[in-house]
Amino acid sequence: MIQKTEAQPHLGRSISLSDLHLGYGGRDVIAGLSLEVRAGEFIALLGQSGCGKTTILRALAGFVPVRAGRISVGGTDMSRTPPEARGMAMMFQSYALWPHMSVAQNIAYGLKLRRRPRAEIRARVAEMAALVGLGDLTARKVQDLSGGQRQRVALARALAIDPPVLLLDEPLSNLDAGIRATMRHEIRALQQRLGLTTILVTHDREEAMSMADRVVILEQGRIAQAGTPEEIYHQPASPYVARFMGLGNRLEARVEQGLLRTGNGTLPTGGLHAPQGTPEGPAEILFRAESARLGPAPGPALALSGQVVSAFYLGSAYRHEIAVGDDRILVDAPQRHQAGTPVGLHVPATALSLFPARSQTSVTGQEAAMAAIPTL
Ligand SMILES: Nc1ncnc2c1ncn2[C@@H]1O[C@H](COP(=O)(O)OP(=O)(O)OP(=O)(O)O)[C@@H](O)[C@H]1O
Repeated sequence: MIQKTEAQPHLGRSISLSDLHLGYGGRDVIAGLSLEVRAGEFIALLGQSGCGKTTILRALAGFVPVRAGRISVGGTDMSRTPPEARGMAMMFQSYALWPHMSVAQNIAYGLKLRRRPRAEIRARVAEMAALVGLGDLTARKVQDLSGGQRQRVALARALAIDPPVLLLDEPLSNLDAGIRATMRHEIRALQQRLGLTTILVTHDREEAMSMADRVVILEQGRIAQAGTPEEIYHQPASPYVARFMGLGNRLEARVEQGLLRTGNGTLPTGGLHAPQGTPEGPAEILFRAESARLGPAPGPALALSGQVVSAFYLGSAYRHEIAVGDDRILVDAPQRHQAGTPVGLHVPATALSLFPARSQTSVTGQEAAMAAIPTL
């Protein structure tokens, strides 16, 4: 457990990214990204592999040059400031610890580089080790620690330099599920207590939602949506965000005079989430497997009929693949329904997101299944 110590809260600095262009060789990976981060705010950058999350983080730390645009921290332009003068701490997926050095030596590393006096380093190491719950292990070599303990050393080393900004690059992905959940909670608690401005890069939506004040979803180097975890989860701004947030079921639809028609069901469009307006004509609807029901649903709902194709056990429910005409959708239910069983299913209107039809390739069954499976 991370300990409560006398560490004084100090407010982190605000960060302003304006019209930022970053890239490698002849290619811009980030082309015109703007984002305002409040002092003390925790932001999660979430997106598919290769969308540019780490590039943004490395540019903030000063390891990737800014091609155009600006990075300001606390109102000061840092776009051309060398990494060591930015005062930012970065924690990597690999932790980048020195295995043959002790816990204390690793925590002291950044302070030594900054040529702080010996007595100050000793006191700071003790304070940081206690802060992350490693007060008894300062003499132990890092190679003799568990994964979770190494992660704490990396956190203590990052915090030791008293950074106004903490950058976290997938810091929990090497930990097993149980300790990952604990560390999420502990890092968040520590960040709030110290008032650190924090940017987390992750591809795990549950991690992003459970830790951050605001989640920024990136799509090919651009912001697809930025909002609170609740906004992103319940009000996705585009089909990309919807699918990324687990609305893995997609059905083609038509809207005619305020009525949605899809598969073999119809529903007034009134209560639907339609962030791009209610289109007349071809449309698509998206929803989660866990928000559909085999059987009746309270309130207005899209009623569909289909046949069970297969079912598999998730622990919390049975996930069923249902054939609705030529479409395949996934629906959770508390009991298993056998393959071949005809079923009536309902999707509450409030669980449906409606978008104008797009020209992109449609989601394959496998993609839908992957997107719809919750992070367990
Ligand atoms: N040093 C580099 N030289 C050239 N291209 C690079 C370099 N680093 C990253 N890229 C490319 O830039 C793009 C964005 O990479 P980045 O690491 O920022 O993505 P990411 O969203 O963090 O991905 P992941 O989740 O897989 O870590 C990718 O296409 C990647 O191949």
